Amino acid sequence: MTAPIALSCGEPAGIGPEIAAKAWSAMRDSCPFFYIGDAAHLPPSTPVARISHPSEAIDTCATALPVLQLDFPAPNVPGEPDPANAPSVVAAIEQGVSLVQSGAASALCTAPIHKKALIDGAGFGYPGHTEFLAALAGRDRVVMMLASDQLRVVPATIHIPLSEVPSALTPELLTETILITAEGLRRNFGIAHPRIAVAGLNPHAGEGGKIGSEEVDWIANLITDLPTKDFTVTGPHPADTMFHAAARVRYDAAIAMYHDQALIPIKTLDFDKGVNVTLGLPFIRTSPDHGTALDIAGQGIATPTSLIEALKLAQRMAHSSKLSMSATKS
Ligand SMILES: NC(=O)C1=CN([C@@H]2O[C@H](COP(=O)(O)OP(=O)(O)OC[C@H]3O[C@@H](n4cnc5c(N)ncnc54)[C@H](O)[C@@H]3O)[C@@H](O)[C@H]2O)C=CC1
Ligand SMILES: NCC(=O)COP(=O)(O)O
Repeated sequence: MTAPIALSCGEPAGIGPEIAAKAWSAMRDSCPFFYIGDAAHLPPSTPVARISHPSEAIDTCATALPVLQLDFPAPNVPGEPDPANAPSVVAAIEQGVSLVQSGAASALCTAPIHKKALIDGAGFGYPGHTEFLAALAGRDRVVMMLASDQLRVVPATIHIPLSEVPSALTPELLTETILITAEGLRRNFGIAHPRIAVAGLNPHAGEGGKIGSEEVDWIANLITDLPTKDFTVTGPHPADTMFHAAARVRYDAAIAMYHDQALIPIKTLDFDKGVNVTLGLPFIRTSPDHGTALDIAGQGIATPTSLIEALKLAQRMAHSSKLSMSATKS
């Protein structure tokens, strides 16, 4: 039997507890997962089963949301992150990682964190889960992919100011991003020969050097010269014409140069079903595509669909990784 999925609570003052409870209600018969966080922060009507080990989630999930209890120091006020709780938010992620690394959990799914609240309350030294998980796993480079049925997209640079993008975008970063993405498409999405399309940095991909020089200086040559035995890479493509329906069928994933170039198209196309996946980690990690939504926390109106898709994708990825491990052994 596949181990259950660990769901870290994220910022409890956001919509994490509510969508966790709603996802459990929708998936209780099909996708065992357990919540790492404080049961007292969940909506009061949520049936809860406190567990002492992830394996207990398999049997309890049908009747109650399994909770691996982490006592937070402060009660939860929806919409108002309490700095006292910030270290426990980080501890929930760390516990999830340790359980997935030990094999007690098959995958980690993370509910959204409020980055500023963690920096202010816990001195969190990372711009997001992606970089924190890479550090915990001892990986120098991982890749953030946002995936839905309509589009997969990867920002080469992630949470940095726009003014820093041109200098952060190096040939080494772009090469590793393309290679990790190709491997992730093969391993996690079952695409034998992935097709990757790379966006330009500048308007019209630089218009032949007339509107920015990065494309002619190095991006085009890097794409042409990249050894691609088992994948195809094209570009640099003008980013403004890469995301309409006819363009999207030509590739399996688009590499964008910066955060909003990647996330605006997918959140416009599929905000309710987009999933954030970290590629290049030694374990499976998914997350909903949205954030903490403090503005609607505690109102009962949050949509759990992106979290449900994130849990389903984690389950599929865990299943296929188990199958490939048993094929390797036999
Ligand atoms: N994986 C993670 O931990 C992520 C964390 N964040 C963090 O979340 C915080 C808030 O970010 P924002 O930019 O405001 O984005 P957001 O996604 O939290 O909210 C944007 C808008 O979408 C709505 N919304 C979001 N999720 C919803 C849902 N499930 N159902 C109904 N409405 C929903 C919100 O009410 C808000 O109006 C920031 O600190 C950001 O860094 C953002 C994205 C991912
Ligand atoms: N905009 C995407 C996002 O903020 C997710 O970041 P991470 O916490 O998954 O690194």
